[in-house]
Amino acid sequence: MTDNPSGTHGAVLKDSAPAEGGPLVELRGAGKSYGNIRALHGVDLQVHAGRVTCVLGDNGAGKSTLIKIISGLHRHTEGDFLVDGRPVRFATPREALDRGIATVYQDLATVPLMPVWRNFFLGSEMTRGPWPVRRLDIARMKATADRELRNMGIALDDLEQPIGTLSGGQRQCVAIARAVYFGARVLILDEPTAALGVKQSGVVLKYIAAARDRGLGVIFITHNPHHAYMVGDHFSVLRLGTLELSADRSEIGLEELTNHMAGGAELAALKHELAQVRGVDVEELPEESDLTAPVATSPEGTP
Ligand SMILES: Nc1ncnc2c1ncn2[C@@H]1O[C@H](COP(=O)(O)OP(=O)(O)OP(=O)(O)O)[C@@H](O)[C@H]1O
Repeated sequence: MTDNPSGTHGAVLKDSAPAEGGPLVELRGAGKSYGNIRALHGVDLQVHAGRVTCVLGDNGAGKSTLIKIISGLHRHTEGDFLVDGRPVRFATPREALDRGIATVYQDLATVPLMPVWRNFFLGSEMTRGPWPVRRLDIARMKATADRELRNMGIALDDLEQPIGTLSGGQRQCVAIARAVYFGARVLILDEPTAALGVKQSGVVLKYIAAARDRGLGVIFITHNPHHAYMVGDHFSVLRLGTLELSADRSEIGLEELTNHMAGGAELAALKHELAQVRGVDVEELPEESDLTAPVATSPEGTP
């Protein structure tokens, strides 16, 4: 954080200094049940400063539930949740934010018709002058938004343009820069590349790396092992609410991660079905990680 921003997002508790080298956020055997439904069970997760922890999983794996616990929307019902080494149980997202845990949701909470700079400060506006003649400090907000976006390497031609006119990727980048400016130490990104094309995804991944390089602990939720592997330092794969894999980058390659994500056995079954549909031998199909690739055909075009 470069300034001391006034407003609701700036506060980071004074007692929130992490133990030297310890995780900023940690789940130990954590879980969550919604009534009879056990959405998450026995999950261990550590988030360190300057590292990207990727949480992967298929639909219903428990990713949203995990985010909601860490961001203060839901309380865990089993295990421990620690921030800076101390057990916590947030009552509201505000409490998580006060501890420097910021969440950027896929459906960004922006006002599309408002300028970029205005959205940057939404809910945390800078003001000048004493009450009752206090006014919005527009010049300072514009200059600060401009500087902060540039600091993150985000080049926008015109901060006056409505944020709704930016691409989805650009909006994600603005949200990341905003969280960094308002003092986030832990940044949770909820599927930031899910709705984006290849190029825009690349841009967002670049700013995830930029946030990591600024010392934030990043939790990157994604379905996409390729995106995860481009920036991830650690990979946690959830399946049906439990942790199926937890591995550092040095311990796992992209192909193995993809297999875990897709479920090796399920893919093998799919491959057999696909071979039947195409009327070819299973061995003629490409590797598990690339079932969409065309099958090699003879020069005449007959399989
Ligand atoms: N409020 C709720 N009440 C009851 N069950 C819930 C609730 N929220 C989630 N669940 C259940 O918990 C399980 C995990 O859901 P969750 O939304 O955390 O998964 P997810 O990995 O985020 O999935 P997706 O990628 O589809 O969003 C699912 O079986 C889901 O139906």
